[in-house]
Amino acid sequence: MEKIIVRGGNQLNGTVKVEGAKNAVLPVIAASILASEGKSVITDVPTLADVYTINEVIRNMNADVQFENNIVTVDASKQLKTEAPFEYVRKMRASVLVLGPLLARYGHAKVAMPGGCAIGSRPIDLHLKGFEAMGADVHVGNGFVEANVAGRLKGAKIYLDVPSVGATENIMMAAALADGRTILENCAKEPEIVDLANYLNKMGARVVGAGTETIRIDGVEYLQGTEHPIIPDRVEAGSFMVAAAVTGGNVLIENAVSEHLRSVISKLEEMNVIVEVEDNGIRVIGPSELKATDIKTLPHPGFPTDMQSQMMALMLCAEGTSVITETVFENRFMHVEEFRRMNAKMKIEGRSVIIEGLTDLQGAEVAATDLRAAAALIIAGLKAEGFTRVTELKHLDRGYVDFAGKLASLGADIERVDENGDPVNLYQETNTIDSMIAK
Ligand SMILES: CC(=O)N[C@H]1[C@@H](OP(=O)(O)OP(=O)(O)OC[C@H]2O[C@@H](n3ccc(=O)[nH]c3=O)[C@H](O)[C@@H]2O)O[C@H](CO)[C@@H](O)[C@@H]1O
Ligand SMILES: C=C(OP(=O)(O)O)C(=O)O
Repeated sequence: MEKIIVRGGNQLNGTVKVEGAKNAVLPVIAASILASEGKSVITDVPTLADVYTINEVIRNMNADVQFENNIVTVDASKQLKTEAPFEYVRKMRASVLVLGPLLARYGHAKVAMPGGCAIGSRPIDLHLKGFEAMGADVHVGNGFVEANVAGRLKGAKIYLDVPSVGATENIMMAAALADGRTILENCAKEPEIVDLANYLNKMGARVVGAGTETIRIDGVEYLQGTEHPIIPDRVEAGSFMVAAAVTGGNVLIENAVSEHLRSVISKLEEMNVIVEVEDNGIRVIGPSELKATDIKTLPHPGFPTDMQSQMMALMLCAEGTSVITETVFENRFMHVEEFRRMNAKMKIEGRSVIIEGLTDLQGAEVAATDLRAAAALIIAGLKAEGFTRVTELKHLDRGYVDFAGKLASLGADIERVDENGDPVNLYQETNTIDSMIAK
């Protein structure tokens, strides 16, 4: 079993570059199958396990997909198969994002139902209600969701009960090829939604209002391939910001976009961290004493749930008591138990965790419970006394490119090893990266 071993105590200094965003590239690759003509050339694509998975999903449907030098090229002009089996959805829930494009283009889609996962039950009822409102007949059974429509989907007025990121994306993609106008209300406003809308518009779609709570989509008859760069990953950026802060270091996070990180920056500043926006990124300077604060996770532009566990690591090192309230996912505190193995003093009360600050963190063997927990435990390890060994790295590889290598380049004492203790560098051998999706 591979592990990341980190010895705490080193300060981080220098420059680190953020990759393209996982949560932007997955819907964009799913949307590429809407193009019945031409090739899509998607640039700034991170070499993540999830990217290999979504590529496999659409390759399995007959799309021609290449991935080299951070560029994904998709030719989906052939007749595609309209099914995505459980083997992919099991690895990555975002595989359900092919439902909308397939249904809109072919009038049929059959995708395995995603189960619950380590952070919550994560239903897709809002995606399905949206398709039904557009005239689809949706049937869930035998572990699959199957949707059919005779002819084209019809534009509709759809109100989302909660501003779901995935439902907004799936419905927006379906509506792009529907007959008539769709008005989507109470939608998610995340930067990744805006990136997807920009991509769709370059393909020939007519999407207006992405980034606000109402999106209007006027359906068109066909879409074509286009070129599109992926926006920088705000969660990877935020993770390095926290890592710099926890060690009292001084790090320039290149490519980080401050407008995407307003809530994170504001909380770091409340904790006494110095944050400077520079031309090419964000500089973070950790203080000698961090101050406690409280956080409530919310849909964008509120504090992102995907930064919750990393902030928990920072709060453990702050003077005073902090409280985190998780309102987006009902079960995103699995990492608390792992932090406790590192001597953290925390109490879970309903949807909140009370964190006693200035813990003497101790190195321990801990298991990543989800992808952000993996980063958070490594960040805590940067501060802990002695060695922290983090296992279950399959989660980390879904969302971070060479996290250990990038931290090492900033001065962390960290390495990734295999079961024999030999160093592993996933990013030097293409074969090894390919094998990530087999895990
Ligand atoms: C690939 C991707 O972009 N993943 C992100 C996306 O996940 P994802 O798109 O799955 O998250 P959603 O925004 O859909 O989920 C938010 C909340 O809505 C609920 N819900 C969602 C859909 C639905 O049909 N019914 C329903 O009740 C969920 O259970 C959850 O409690 O947004 C999350 C919230 O910012 C992030 O943590 C994930 O990193
Ligand atoms: C929860 C996350 O991703 P996903 O929705 O792909 O599981 C995440 O990126 O933290």
